[in-house]
Amino acid sequence: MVTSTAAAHKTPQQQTRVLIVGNYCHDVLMQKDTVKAESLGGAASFISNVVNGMSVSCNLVSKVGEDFKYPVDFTPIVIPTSKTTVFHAYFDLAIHGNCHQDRVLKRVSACDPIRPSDLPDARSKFGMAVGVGGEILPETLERMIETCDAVFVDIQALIRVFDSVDGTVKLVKLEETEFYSLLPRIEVLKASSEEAVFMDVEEVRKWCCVVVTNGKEGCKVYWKDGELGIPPFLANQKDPTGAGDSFLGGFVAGLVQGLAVPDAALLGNLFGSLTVEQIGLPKFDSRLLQRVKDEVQRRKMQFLHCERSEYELEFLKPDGHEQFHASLGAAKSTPPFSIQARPWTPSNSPKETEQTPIPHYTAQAKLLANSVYEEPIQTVEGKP
Ligand SMILES: Nc1ncnc2c1ncn2[C@@H]1O[C@H](COP(=O)(O)OP(=O)(O)OP(=O)(O)O)[C@@H](O)[C@H]1O
Ligand SMILES: O[C@H]1[C@H](O)[C@@H](O)[C@H](O)[C@@H](O)[C@H]1O
Repeated sequence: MVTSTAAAHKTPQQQTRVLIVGNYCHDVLMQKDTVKAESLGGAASFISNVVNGMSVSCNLVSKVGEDFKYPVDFTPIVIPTSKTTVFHAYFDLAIHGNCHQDRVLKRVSACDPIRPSDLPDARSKFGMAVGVGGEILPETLERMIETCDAVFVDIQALIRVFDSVDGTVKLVKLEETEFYSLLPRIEVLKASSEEAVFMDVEEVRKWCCVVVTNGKEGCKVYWKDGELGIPPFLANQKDPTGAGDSFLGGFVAGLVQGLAVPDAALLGNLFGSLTVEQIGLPKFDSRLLQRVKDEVQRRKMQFLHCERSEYELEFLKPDGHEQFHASLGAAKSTPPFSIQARPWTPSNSPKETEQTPIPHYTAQAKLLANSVYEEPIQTVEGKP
């Protein structure tokens, strides 16, 4: 757990606020065995998109091959002998019922793991271990724990294994992994409801805060002495990819700026809901971002009088939490920010041409068929 002594080595000004560790990847969305869209992927890309959008300073460590094809804000380490990690997501193979799965994921190629020596020596305030393809090693997580005041971990970085023949992603129990003994030294473990069944939440919450996201239902925060459900925001889901990543980006951006855990989780829910409304890496409207930043600022001002260590998480729901939810919801739904009212049809969907440049972070989801929205990827809408 973070204590004020853990941060004693450097003043906050000398620290990178957020260190994001995880490989960028190429995401390919499949439907009926045809490629429907291609996009920059990897939790690191979704998270940095949100953290940057919220104007929180961050640094990112990621590895790719020479075939990496997207412009990004943080230059990755290029490994000449390795290929970029590639995932194929099959939404039509999704399994519903008891063993709910919103998509079947296949890791088609895997870049090198990130090693402790790849991490910066300088301390960071928040470290985020957010691998997607098995690139976070136990020793890498341990090094992050040593050099960051608080470490946030996405369980997908810890419990994924990959079929040796076709790369299908399977999950193993957290307690069977080498990461298990490190849990008492991390601050927050985030899991989706599908992943949460691979850990004993009642056991893990004794050591660190556990956040379980649950699609359109929002999320639930568990800590040693309590738990709290955090309400969602309405969304018109087109592609669930990266919702959990954007959630984590919003959650950490909120905490960095001094919000209490329940308020930061609302910010997470907001960015999760904005992400499912777009295919691939979302582009956030700059006016919407400004409104969200203004709301966060206003919220912070309400608590200036509270005596709280910068490094302590505040779990209890602060007064005015519901009002904060309403204000963020209003920011999201106020025209012209909302994109949910605009139905995509073949006639208004963007047409790709040879001349169309792919601007930085704006059109990184490359639609390969104009009809992609005729069969919206909405078979996945009903999350548990
Ligand atoms: N259909 C939706 N409507 C509103 N909010 C949503 C929806 N889907 C996701 N969210 C928001 O995003 C958060 C994360 O979503 P989810 O639980 O689906 O994550 P995930 O399964 O980890 O996603 P991924 O693995 O694709 O990144 C949710 O807690 C919720 O706040
Ligand atoms: O880009 C996506 C995204 O980061 C998802 O959260 C992850 O589950 C996938 O593996 C990845 O391809």
